[in-house]
Amino acid sequence: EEAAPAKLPNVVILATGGTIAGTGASTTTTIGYTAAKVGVDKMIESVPELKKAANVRGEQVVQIASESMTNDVWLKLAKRVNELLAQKDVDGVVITHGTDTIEETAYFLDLTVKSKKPVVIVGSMRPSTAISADGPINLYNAVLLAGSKEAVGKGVLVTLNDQINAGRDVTKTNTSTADTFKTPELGFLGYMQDNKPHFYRLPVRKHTAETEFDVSKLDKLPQVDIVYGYANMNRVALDADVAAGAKGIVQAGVGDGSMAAQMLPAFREARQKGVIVVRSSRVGSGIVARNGEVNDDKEDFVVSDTLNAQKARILLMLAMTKTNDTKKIQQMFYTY
Ligand SMILES: NC(=O)CC[C@H](N)C(=O)O
Repeated sequence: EEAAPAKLPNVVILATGGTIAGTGASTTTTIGYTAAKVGVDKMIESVPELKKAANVRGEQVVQIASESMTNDVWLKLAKRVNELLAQKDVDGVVITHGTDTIEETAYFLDLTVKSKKPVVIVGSMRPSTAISADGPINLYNAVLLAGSKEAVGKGVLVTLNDQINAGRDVTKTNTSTADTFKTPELGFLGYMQDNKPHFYRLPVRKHTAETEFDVSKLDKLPQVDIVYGYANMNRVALDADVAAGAKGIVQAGVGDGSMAAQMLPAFREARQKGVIVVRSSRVGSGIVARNGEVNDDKEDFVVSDTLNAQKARILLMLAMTKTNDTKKIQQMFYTY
């Protein structure tokens, strides 16, 4: 007599679009294809191996290329993930997503999901119709990971290219290659290999069930924009954002978030109007230290610590749903 098969976990796949759901004109089309074409049921059907990894079912949340991701979709997604994970018969959630803003959605959910159950975000760099498409293996790995005991309590995870990255720290580093997702310097958490996750390190910042953020009753987020730093920088973009009602501004500054002499008065004016100013860096790794090249105590600015500008924007939006106190906001940047 055959042994009874092990009980499979229940994993829900929330589809949002992207290249993983993309189709091209031919098997060699890897540029100039259409993202967000294939619906979630068809995507699941096209990877029959998923049935060996979990009991899967899909929901189409939106069908977009992720450069068009919005705060509204994030709120909808976070609420749906929380509803699903509160159910006894759901063990984990996979989100299929375009790669351009995976790192942002991953951090947003890392701060707003209220569960220890696994949440795994996955995408692909080649469309579903391409030779050696990476979507099917990435999706298979994501479902295995979301159904695994090992992923419980580790925060929102991102898997592509057989690697597992932490939602807080992962970033897209190459415009087109399949190994684009990296956690610069700090390193990824582990591998997907031989049908299971292998973890070697853990994120230490607070996430998911441990955070103070609750989006369940929110239907919008405060306007926070990013101003990019460069030589010969001028204040036009900053002033336009403030005039357009930005409540917070993140500077993706040069170096360690230093501020051009001609920009300091402009940021100071923004702060005097109540805008929260966060200094981040365009460099891609490292700490933006408080009272380094700018006297943040005197200017009443906040520093992003190691968050890149797009992730600092997310934390600032969520922080401002709780407080406008820059000391408390700064503490959040050292906590999450
Ligand atoms: N590889 C991708 O997923 C990129 C496709 C598209 N720009 C998106 O982010 O959705």
